[in-house]
Amino acid sequence: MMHQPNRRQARSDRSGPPRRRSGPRRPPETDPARKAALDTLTAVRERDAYANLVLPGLLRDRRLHGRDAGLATELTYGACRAQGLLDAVLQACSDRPLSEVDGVALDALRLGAYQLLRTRIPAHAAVASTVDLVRLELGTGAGGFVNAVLRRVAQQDEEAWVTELAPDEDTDPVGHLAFTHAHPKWIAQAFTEALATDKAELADALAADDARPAVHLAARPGEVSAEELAAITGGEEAPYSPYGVHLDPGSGDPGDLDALREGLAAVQDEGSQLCALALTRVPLDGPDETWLDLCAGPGGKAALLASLVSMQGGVLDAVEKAPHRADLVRKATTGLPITVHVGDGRDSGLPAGGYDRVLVDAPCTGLGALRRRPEARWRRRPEDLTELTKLQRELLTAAMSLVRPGGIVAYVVCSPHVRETVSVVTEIARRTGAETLDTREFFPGVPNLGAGPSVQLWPHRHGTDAMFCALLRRPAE
Ligand SMILES: C[S@@+](CC[C@H](N)C(=O)[O-])C[C@H]1O[C@@H](n2cnc3c(N)ncnc32)[C@H](O)[C@@H]1O
Repeated sequence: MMHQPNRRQARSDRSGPPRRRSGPRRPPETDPARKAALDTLTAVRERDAYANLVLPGLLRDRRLHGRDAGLATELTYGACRAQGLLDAVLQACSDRPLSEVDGVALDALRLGAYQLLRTRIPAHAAVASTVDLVRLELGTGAGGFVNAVLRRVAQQDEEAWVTELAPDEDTDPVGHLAFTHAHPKWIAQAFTEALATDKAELADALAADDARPAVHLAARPGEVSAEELAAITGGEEAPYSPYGVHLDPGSGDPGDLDALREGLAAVQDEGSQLCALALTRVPLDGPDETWLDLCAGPGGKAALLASLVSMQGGVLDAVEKAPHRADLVRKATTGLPITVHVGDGRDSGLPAGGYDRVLVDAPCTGLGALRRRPEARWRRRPEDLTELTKLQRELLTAAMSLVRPGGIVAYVVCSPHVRETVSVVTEIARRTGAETLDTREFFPGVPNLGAGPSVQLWPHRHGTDAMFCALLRRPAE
């Protein structure tokens, strides 16, 4: 059984772990699940690795399944997501600045603190298992330090620590909510600006962003229906995408599903499906058979677009700058009418005015998919926006010249940050004279889409990633 997060619930064993009796020290015990979690956190910290790429490999190599795999996953992703909150508590409990603590000991402290504050694992087990890990990795001295810090962490629950350490709710409401839901303040601030509603909705948005998401599948059009895919996989048909299926969080590795191995479906957030579909739904005068995906890797949207364009006898061109990601596009679209070009979308050499529909799924901060990338919220920096928004403006400008007069461009990012969403679209529409469409019309059945004309999806409103989509038409000449 998986240990579920236990937020806001006071621990019943709050008295803390029992003190070690005097006498011979027992030898430390190895715990393969916690060791896999520790090694993943170390890879994330030392090599900027992605937890959701490292951990599955470790679980496979070490043959961890079932309960052990579940525990390792919960602890790794949980400790990554909550890192800022955990560090604030650990700092309050440590005589040394955390910056001076050995890296592996810090990883172990985060794992221990996560277990103490956000799971039902008994305090004595959380502390003892963490101290054992550290004794095995770093020796007895480091084990003593970790033991002392975690004992202090265990003296109160998460709610009490938040009350003690969070910024004041009245003078810094965004900082308070950011701390409470373990988000950096600049990200909470960006959500506030994009939502433009009240504090209560910001709290919902941050809480949904902190929860474990369902896996979404996209049925390949023409191969299998969503209804059939749901029946084969044991999932449920998605509420908005006609190709979408939702699996339960924790329903195992979707890569093991036959439907995915056989190319009948792919893992793809429902919001991504809706954005790609919106591009295809806008009525066009004239031909409609040559489409372009300007930032295609790893190929999720390209696969959907290529399937749909092939059903009307058309073809898709795809551009991707990174050669290994272009290979992923080829793999994702096997058997479909697509040509993959390795190149820079800003200067692709493809024919100007040569496309009826163009997708610009631009590189972005990814602030809209933080649920799916556990460490990303602590790695991204506001400074990243300057370079990314420049690239986004350049790619959208290129798309406006690649689409034919009267043709449609979809500008999509997986972010709600207004600097990479509305600001980019407004500026490029003004500069190129593009017509901004009411994008909400092309998300049929999706509620709560705000004032338009662009669409911002949200985990707490729609159960999707926070995808942004704007549809632009190049004026007819
Ligand atoms: C958000 S991802 C696209 C996701 C993809 N559309 C999908 O649904 O699977 C952005 C992609 O753009 C690529 N990229 C970055 N700079 C680029 C450029 N100048 N031209 C073309 N592709 C670029 C990145 O390597 C990355 O694969």
